[in-house]
Amino acid sequence: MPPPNTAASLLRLADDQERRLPEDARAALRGVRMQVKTYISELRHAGLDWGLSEATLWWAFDMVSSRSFAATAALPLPHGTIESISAISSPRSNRTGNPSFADASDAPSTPVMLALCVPWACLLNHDPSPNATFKADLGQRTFQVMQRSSGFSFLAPKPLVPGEELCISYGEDLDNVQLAVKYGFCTKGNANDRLPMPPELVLAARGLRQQMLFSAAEHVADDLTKNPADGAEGSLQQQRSRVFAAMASLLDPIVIQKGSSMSIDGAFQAAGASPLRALLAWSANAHACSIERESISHGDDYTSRLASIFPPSAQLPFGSFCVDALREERKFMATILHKILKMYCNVAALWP
Ligand SMILES: C[S@@+](CC[C@H](N)C(=O)[O-])C[C@H]1O[C@@H](n2cnc3c(N)ncnc32)[C@H](O)[C@@H]1O
Repeated sequence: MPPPNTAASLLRLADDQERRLPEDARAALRGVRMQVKTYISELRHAGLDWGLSEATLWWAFDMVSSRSFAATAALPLPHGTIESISAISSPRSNRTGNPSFADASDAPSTPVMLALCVPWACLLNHDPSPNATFKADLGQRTFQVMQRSSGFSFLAPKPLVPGEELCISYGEDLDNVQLAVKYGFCTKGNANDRLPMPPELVLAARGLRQQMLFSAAEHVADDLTKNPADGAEGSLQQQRSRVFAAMASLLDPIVIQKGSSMSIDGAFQAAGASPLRALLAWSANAHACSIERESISHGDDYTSRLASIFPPSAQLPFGSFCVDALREERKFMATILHKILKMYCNVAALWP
């Protein structure tokens, strides 16, 4: 396990870096921090904190949370129970994504969420298209990692190339905010990502005609795969995921609070209350935010990647790499969304 001065998540992100996080990520981070504070005070109250310092308890939470596997089980476990478990991850509704810990005082039939620590399996990195999967048998106390069947062929697993890294999925529905807050990294072209919108734009987006929107998104996806834009490296599949994730921001929006810095009240009014113009103004504004950072590549360890990009002497505030990667992904999505909206205008012959 990494020593106590390291961290996996954004839990202990410095204040100046936290201010640079997108607003919804800050809110998610606040949620996790509140949860950790509650856990720590409960531990102290129950005298189970072993006299450890506040900083050590935060580090311990960080390590367990980012390295454990979550399983639900009814206590006591029947002999031989096989549980399907999730890699460390969280339900989508819970943006904090932290498993609660088994409480022995729970009634025997009440399902509880267990945090399983599996020392070697906690070395497995996340891949949105993983080549490995896992299964736990809580009754037998076994945990198996298996090669994942490829494509439609369940009988013919994809052969592993010697030396190929085994990766699992930490959760198929995790967006970049959840990944960043909980694990300290995010992935390019995350199909679960959404751009959060102020409520007045959600209304504007509802007025768009879905068929024309899909058609515009198809045009942009074709265009992007033929002429990749700056920062668009990645597989064709990743490019398409980004386009449709950007579009899904309009159809399945994350609504941010009114009055936040992302609200475009002014732009909306200046745009003469035309919903489409307001959406265009907002997406242009969102992708104009400046990012000057090396792009993130998945697969290797966050800490060692940091060390390879920045010389050891560089005093890089913890988490800044992830904050930048998250902002860069958001910026790229906003750029794509802007293209989709412009294409929509062409399709609908509405744009002057
Ligand atoms: C369960 S551990 C995986 C093992 C870890 N790489 C190690 O060396 O100990 C989770 C941590 O691994 C890193 N990680 C896992 N998947 C990653 C990915 N796809 N890209 C970047 N970092 C990743 C993150 O630092 C995350 O908090």
